[in-house]
Amino acid sequence: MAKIVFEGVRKTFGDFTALDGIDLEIRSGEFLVVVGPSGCGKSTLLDLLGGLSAPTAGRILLDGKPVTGPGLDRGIVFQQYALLPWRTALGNVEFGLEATGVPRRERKQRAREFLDLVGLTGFEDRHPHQLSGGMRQRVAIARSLAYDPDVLLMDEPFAALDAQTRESLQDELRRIWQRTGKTVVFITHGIEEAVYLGQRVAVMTSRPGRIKEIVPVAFGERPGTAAPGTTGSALATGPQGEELRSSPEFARRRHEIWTLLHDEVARAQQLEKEEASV
Ligand SMILES: Nc1ncnc2c1ncn2[C@@H]1O[C@H](COP(=O)(O)OP(=O)(O)OP(=O)(O)O)[C@@H](O)[C@H]1O
Repeated sequence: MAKIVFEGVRKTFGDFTALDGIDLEIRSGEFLVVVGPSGCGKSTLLDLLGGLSAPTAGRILLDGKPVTGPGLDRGIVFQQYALLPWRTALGNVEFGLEATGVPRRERKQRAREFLDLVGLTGFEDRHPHQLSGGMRQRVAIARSLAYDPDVLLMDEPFAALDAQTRESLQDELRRIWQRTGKTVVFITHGIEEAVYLGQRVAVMTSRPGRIKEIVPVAFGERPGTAAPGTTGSALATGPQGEELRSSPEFARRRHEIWTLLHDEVARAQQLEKEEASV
């Protein structure tokens, strides 16, 4: 059974249709990346899945049950860190556990483990203003992972970071995903990021947002979780980092997604021009 199912999902704001006819199935443990032109409804899609808003039509199923609101089965990481400034790194991760009823001592222990997982051992007692942007985002990721949600929803989590920090966090996330088996839905503007991280990349159309095409990518699989349609070297746990990014197969996938996206961006710009001239 699919972990997540979108069935004929539409979302309107007044008479503006942000999303229409979204049908999408995401397998348990899959890493799905969503790309699309600016304003095509990517965040709206994630908000619906997070239960932060409700579809106007259609439904979203999680483990076969309709999503009716937020829940601890889904962790959300946004572009902005959303950390509590008065709490330490450890305190911020513990905060994520307070709602789950984990006893205090166990909370502390678990928060330490997750800070370690994201490479922040030694920084437990720092406050957010004493941490770099990349470190703050690591804390946010640790916080979302600590209460062990099945699904991780990530809305451009690395967009505000410099290129080097972004690449190292991409590697960390890949490693965490491979290790924990979470289902990840990840939104980005970055084609390279999408190809590097995703098993499949869903490309959206501009206004109203629909799924235009789903491209199987899958570099660096977890064993036994290959996306349908994936072949050859893409199945190997294979190269990472720069070696992978500079491989011909990576370039081919990046170009494929770039072409799909380029057409949509051009269409969105044309629509904007037409509206402005009315
Ligand atoms: N609460 C709201 N009320 C009215 N319109 C909204 C609301 N939320 C989003 N929209 C509109 O819906 C469309 C989709 O927005 P959304 O933020 O989901 O796009 P996006 O693809 O995430 O954009 P970006 O890539 O720029 O972050 C946009 O045109 C936006 O203005």
